[in-house]
Parts: sequence; C-alpha cells; structure tokens
Amino acid sequence: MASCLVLLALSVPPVGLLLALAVLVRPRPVRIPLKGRHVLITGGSSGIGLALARSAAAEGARVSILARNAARLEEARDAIRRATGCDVSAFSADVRDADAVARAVEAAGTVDVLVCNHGVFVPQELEKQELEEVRFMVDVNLMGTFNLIKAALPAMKQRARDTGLPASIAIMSSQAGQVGVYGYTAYSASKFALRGLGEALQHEVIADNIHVSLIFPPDTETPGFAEEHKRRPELTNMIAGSSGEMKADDVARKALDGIKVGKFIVPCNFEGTMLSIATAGLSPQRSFLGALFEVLGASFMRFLGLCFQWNWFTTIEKWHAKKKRA
Ligand SMILES: NC(=O)C1=CN([C@@H]2O[C@H](COP(=O)(O)OP(=O)(O)OC[C@H]3O[C@@H](n4cnc5c(N)ncnc54)[C@H](OP(=O)(O)O)[C@@H]3O)[C@@H](O)[C@H]2O)C=CC1
Ligand SMILES: CCCCCCCCCCCCCCCC(=O)[C@@H](N)CO
Repeated sequence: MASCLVLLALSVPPVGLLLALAVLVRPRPVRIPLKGRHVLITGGSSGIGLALARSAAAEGARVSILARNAARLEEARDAIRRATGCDVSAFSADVRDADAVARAVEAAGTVDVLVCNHGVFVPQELEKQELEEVRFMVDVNLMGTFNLIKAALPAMKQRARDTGLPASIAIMSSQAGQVGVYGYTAYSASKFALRGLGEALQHEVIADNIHVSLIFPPDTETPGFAEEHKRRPELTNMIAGSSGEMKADDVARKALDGIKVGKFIVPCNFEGTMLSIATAGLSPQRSFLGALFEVLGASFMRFLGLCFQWNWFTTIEKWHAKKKRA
C-alpha cells in the first residue's frame, strides 16, 4: 500500500506534465494523405529530391519535379518510371527566376504538397569565398524558396478550402541550419533563414489548413554531396562527421513520414533528434510526447551541446597548431 502511494506521488508530476502538454501543444495533430494528391518536388532530378519523388510516386501521389537541367529531369523521369511504373511530370525552371517558377507552377497545376528541396552548397571559409558564391547560395536556397511558395500558395489555399483536406509546405534545411559549422557561413546562413521563414509562414497559413515541415538531414550520399566532398575543408569534414551519413532513400523516408503527420521539425537520424531537442526554441510542436522530450531533455541537451562545442573548438585549435608546426 505504502509503496503504491509512493509510486503514485512520484508519477504525478510527469503525468501532470504530460496532461498539460497534451492540452497545450499547437497546432493540433493532423494527417496529410499523399495518395492521389499532387506533390511538387523541386530538385527532384537528383539525390534526396529524386528519392522523395520515387517514394511519393510509389505511395500513389501524382508527382511533379522541377529543376534546371532538362536532360537530368528526363533521366529522373525514366528512373522513376522504371522503379515504380509511375509517370511524373517534369518542369525545367531556375528557382531564382520568379516568373519562370510561376509559369512552371501554373503548368504543373494546383499543388497539395509543396516540397522545396532544391539547394546548392559550396563549402568554403568566408574569407576565401567570393561574395558571388555567397549570393548564389542565398539566392537559390532562400530566395528560390520564397519564389516557389509565393507562386504555389494562392491555389493551394483555394484547394484546401474547397476540399477540406490539409495541405503541406515542406522545406529542406540541413543540420547545418540548426548549428553553424566551419566552412558553411553562407550555406548555414541560407539554411537557418529557412527556419525563420517556416516558423512565420506556419502562423500565416494555419487557418488555411496548410502545414509547414522543415527537414534537417545530416550529410547524405547524393550526386551533389559527392561534388561537395571533393572541395570541402578538412575541418568541415571533421565537424560534419559528428553526425552519421545517410542514404538519400532513408532521408526521403523520414521526410515523407514527417510531412504526413505535419511534423514541424523533422530530424532524420539519432544525432538529428538530439540536435532538434537542443535547438527546439519556440518552434511549433504538435506531439505531446515530442514536447515532453523537449521539456525534460532541455537542460541535459544543452549540456551535451556544450560538450560537442568543446570537441569542435578543440579540433579547430589542434588543427591550427598542426598547421603552424608544418
Ligand atoms: N546531400 C547532403 O549532404 C545534404 C543535402 N541537404 C539539402 O538537401 C537538398 C538536396 O540536396 P542533394 O540531393 O544532395 O542535392 P543534389 O545536388 O544531388 O541535387 C540538387 C537538386 O536541386 C536542383 N537545383 C539546384 N539549383 C537549382 C536551381 N537554381 N533551380 C532549380 N533547381 C535547382 C538540381 O537540379 P539542376 O542542377 O538541374 O537545377 C537537383 O535536382 C538541398 O537543399 C541540400 O541543401 C541537406 C543536408 C545534407
Ligand atoms: C546536442 C547534441 C548535438 C548532437 C549532434 C550534432 C551534430 C551536428 C553535425 C552537423 C552536421 C552538418 C552537416 C551538413 C550537411 C549538409 O547540409 C551538406 N552536406 C550540404 O549538403
């Protein structure tokens, strides 16, 4: 009897907290079906975008892909057809060109799930990087996403209103959009910016039943990553190595699963989950279990984050010492 009472007393605070969070979390849980719906994926001709297009097609979505290079788009269409038997529509446009994006989005037809996955990454210390390259990353990664959302949103709102079905805007960030990493000043800035865009946008479109997801992958094996790896500073490799590498198909799986439940922050691996708890900030959270981990994990995750920073700064210090000796 006494032990029962002790157990009850001990469990009241966590249970009470859980109940409070269940009442508190906003927006409310949602399910966003993919089957039979129109999913537009930018950067759908390569890497993570191609994997996303293949998985979405396999789940019965009507898929459109958008990228610049028409030949690579055709190859991707063929590959998706071979893998799934499904036909996808392909649109050639540069996301930096707002008019071209508007024309492509119009031709593709009303979107239910917009996946802004396009992205460029040229790692380099800021001191060595030309401003032109900085602008290139900000223009494609950030302004390109604005162009897309501006083009797709009016029709998406109308359709969500007409059908009563929830819609989604998913944005591909990166773990380098949750923590600044050596060699990624421009890239990290462009990816952090997407979070601000996403948080504010979620306030603006919640009344239209549109749900924003931000996806934060670690290093992922893709054609773009293979190119990046050739020129990545040694220190960038070392710090990025704190999180395990993933396959594009696995990132696509995590992303689609997150999109389908309207998850706002979508981590892709274990390190990503810790990073997301450590950087939860004031982001929306619709899962009371997720909220519980954030509330209870906050202080420990901050401590762990400081351990990671200690490790990174030590690595940087040693690297400089070695360079001086050489
Ligand atoms: N691979 C990784 O390690 C990680 C990647 N990410 C992010 O995931 C996303 C996809 O990366 P990944 O699959 O590796 O990249 P890839 O380089 O393999 O593919 C990039 C895709 O984006 C398209 N694209 C690039 N620039 C433009 C543009 N200006 N207009 C339209 N489309 C464009 C490319 O087509 P085309 O060139 O023909 O236009 C291609 O389809 C990016 O946002 C990236 O930042 C995040 C974390 C890790
Ligand atoms: C509190 C605990 C924290 C735990 C772990 C932290 C690990 C952070 C590693 C950052 C990795 C950044 C990879 C960027 C990949 C990318 O975007 C490029 N390949 C370009 O595409």
